Amino acid sequence: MLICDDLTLQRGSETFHFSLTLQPGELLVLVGPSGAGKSTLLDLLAGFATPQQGTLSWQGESLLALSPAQRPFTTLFQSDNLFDHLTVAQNIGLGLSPTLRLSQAQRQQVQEAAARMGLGDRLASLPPQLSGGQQQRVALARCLVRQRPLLLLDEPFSALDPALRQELLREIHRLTRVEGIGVLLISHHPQEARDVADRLALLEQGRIVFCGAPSALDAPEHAALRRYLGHDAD
Ligand SMILES: Nc1ncnc2c1ncn2[C@@H]1O[C@H](COP(=O)(O)OP(=O)(O)OP(=O)(O)O)[C@@H](O)[C@H]1O
Repeated sequence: MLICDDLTLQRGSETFHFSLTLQPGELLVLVGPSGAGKSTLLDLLAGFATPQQGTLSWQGESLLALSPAQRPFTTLFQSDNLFDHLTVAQNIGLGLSPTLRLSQAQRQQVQEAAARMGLGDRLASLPPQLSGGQQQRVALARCLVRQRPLLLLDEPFSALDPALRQELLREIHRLTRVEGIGVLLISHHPQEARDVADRLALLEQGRIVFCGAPSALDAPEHAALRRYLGHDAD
């Protein structure tokens, strides 16, 4: 299990305090108003920001002294995930080796990851020849070949249309169930994520102020959830 306990960061005049857990195979959706600290939380987990206090551990081992590359996460951002001049196979292969000198076994891994993402016949294509949804699938396939147990997704589907977002969300859900990958997904579309999420966490002003069943979105009683969803607006 991933355990983050009072991970604290002072950034400018703002202070962030985060506590959360994530189980292998669990899909936790993170929502909150712009500026609440969602990306900052991912930065702290992945090791791109250094906390002033608190603890962070995975399967009982502290992660705080580890570099981002040594941590059990793969991170996928909203856009700019692919190199347009490299083929799909090469873009996926970068997850295994930055020099793209791949062994036969690694080339096999690339093909398998592409096939799992429905890209088996697009290995020689360049990203600009693919749809936006297919491009994000390539980026996901690159995450898969890294074989890390935890996936951090910073709104990777927000530029896509709703039907494609749904399709990729279902894909992520399948990864948690079939591969046992723990996923932390930032979303600006909580209702869309509702059906696939195991838990929902709401951030407000640098803290997780609600964490519970996604069905809480249906008839929110928690004041912060009501604020976030605009239920108390005139
Ligand atoms: N590298 C940084 N240095 C200083 N302040 C930062 C840095 N990155 C983010 N911030 C500030 O931290 C706060 C939280 O930003 P963050 O990007 O984590 O929010 P967010 O919830 O992900 O927002 P959004 O939904 O708009 O992406 C903001 O006020 C932002 O200006």
